[in-house]
Amino acid sequence: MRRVRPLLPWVVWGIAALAYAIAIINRSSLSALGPAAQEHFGIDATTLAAFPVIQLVVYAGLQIPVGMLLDRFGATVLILTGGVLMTLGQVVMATVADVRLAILARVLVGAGDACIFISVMRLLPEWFAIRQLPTVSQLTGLIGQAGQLISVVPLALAVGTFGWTAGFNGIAATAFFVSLVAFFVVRDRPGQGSAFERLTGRLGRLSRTARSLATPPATGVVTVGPPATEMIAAHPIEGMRPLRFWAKARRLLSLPGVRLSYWVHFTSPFAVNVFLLLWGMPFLTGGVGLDPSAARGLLTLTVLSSMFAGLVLGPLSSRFIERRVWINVGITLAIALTWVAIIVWPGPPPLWLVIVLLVVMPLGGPASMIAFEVSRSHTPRSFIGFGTGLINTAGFTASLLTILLVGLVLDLQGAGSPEHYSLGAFKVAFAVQIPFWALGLTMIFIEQRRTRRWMERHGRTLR
Ligand SMILES: N[C@@H](Cc1c[nH]cn1)C(=O)NCC(=O)O
Repeated sequence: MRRVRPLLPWVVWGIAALAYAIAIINRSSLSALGPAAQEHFGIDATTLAAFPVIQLVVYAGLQIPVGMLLDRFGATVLILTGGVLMTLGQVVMATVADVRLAILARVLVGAGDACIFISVMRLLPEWFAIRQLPTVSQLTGLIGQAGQLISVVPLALAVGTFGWTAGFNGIAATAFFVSLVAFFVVRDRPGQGSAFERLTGRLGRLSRTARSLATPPATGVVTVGPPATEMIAAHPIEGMRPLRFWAKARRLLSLPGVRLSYWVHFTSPFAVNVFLLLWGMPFLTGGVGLDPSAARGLLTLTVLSSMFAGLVLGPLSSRFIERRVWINVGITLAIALTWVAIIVWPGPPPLWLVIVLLVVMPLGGPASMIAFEVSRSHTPRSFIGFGTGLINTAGFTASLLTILLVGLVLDLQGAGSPEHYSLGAFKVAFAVQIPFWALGLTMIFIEQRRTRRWMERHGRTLR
């Protein structure tokens, strides 16, 4: 039984969540600095748009490899690796004048960012009881969103006041500092030392006494089916060869619950990602006709709405565990319907409808965290890094494809640059989201039924 010792799990989680907030600051550090970046590197809008796309490709492409490394080396090592890569990336960003090196900098930032979120998610089940996980996961997302807020206004102000080099070196220094704290504080699981303790070979008293917090001892991993109720504690068994990539992927994807979580993550977050990563500002200014400062102010709404939803959705999905997928589906439908209303509205949408969009659309971020809850209920523990990485690629693949398709459809209409933007062209372009929702929702319905049947067959229930 777990002995109550509340502080250490929260301290470990707090620093890990802070590292995630730093990752989000790094990820979105160019979002409010588009014009400054164009001026600094002397680039056009197309080259500027390549920055978030390349970063997202690197991020999404590394999710599964990072997940595999996570299962092998543990969350602490990956969080530190991510911190170092982002620090390097931002130092390069701060100091180079050549746009090709700046793109390399974004690759480093994307790679570092890719290491953080799934590592933080991997720590949670080691440190918290199952019933706490939905809430702590949502709190993690919420802290990440705070990072988004910082990258919008304070970072733009810092770069405006102190200049490009000092601003980006400042982000690098923050990432480095948080990584340094993580080096001393973050531990993969109760009873294991921090990276510092493991390097020096001396396990401190705090780490030793935290052993009592650990979950029950490991059982067979690779050969047992996944639990529906809680994860199998499964540190690799001596002498057992770990499964290779395809074997792991096949094993995981043969489980309907894992496929269900993939589609849950695919369907809910892409609309808000597309909006915040690239097309939101152009749509609000070049399409709806708002002035840039009003548009920036309205964009802040998205972050606040997402943070609020994070607070509510954790307890809700933990209380209604059997209905958590339907909570996600309800939110996705609300997002899709709001977008359809904007698209079919004759002429410019009224401000209230734009505000509804900016409040409803970000709910997709916290709603997508439900995918990780579903995945945790169905993934054997020794695969959990791989599984989390796989699930996390879903929403980001959908986001990336939609970002590219919106740009393509704008181009096809001859409305691909700010001087040619028009509301009509944006409405057609944003309609590319509809097939993504249709595909995702259909697959959720299919896999939800398969998962229910699978659980009945195996006599499993959700707890
Ligand atoms: N859906 C997001 C997380 C989120 C939580 N609240 C708002 N957004 C997600 O999957 N994040 C992965 C990442 O790396 O940020």
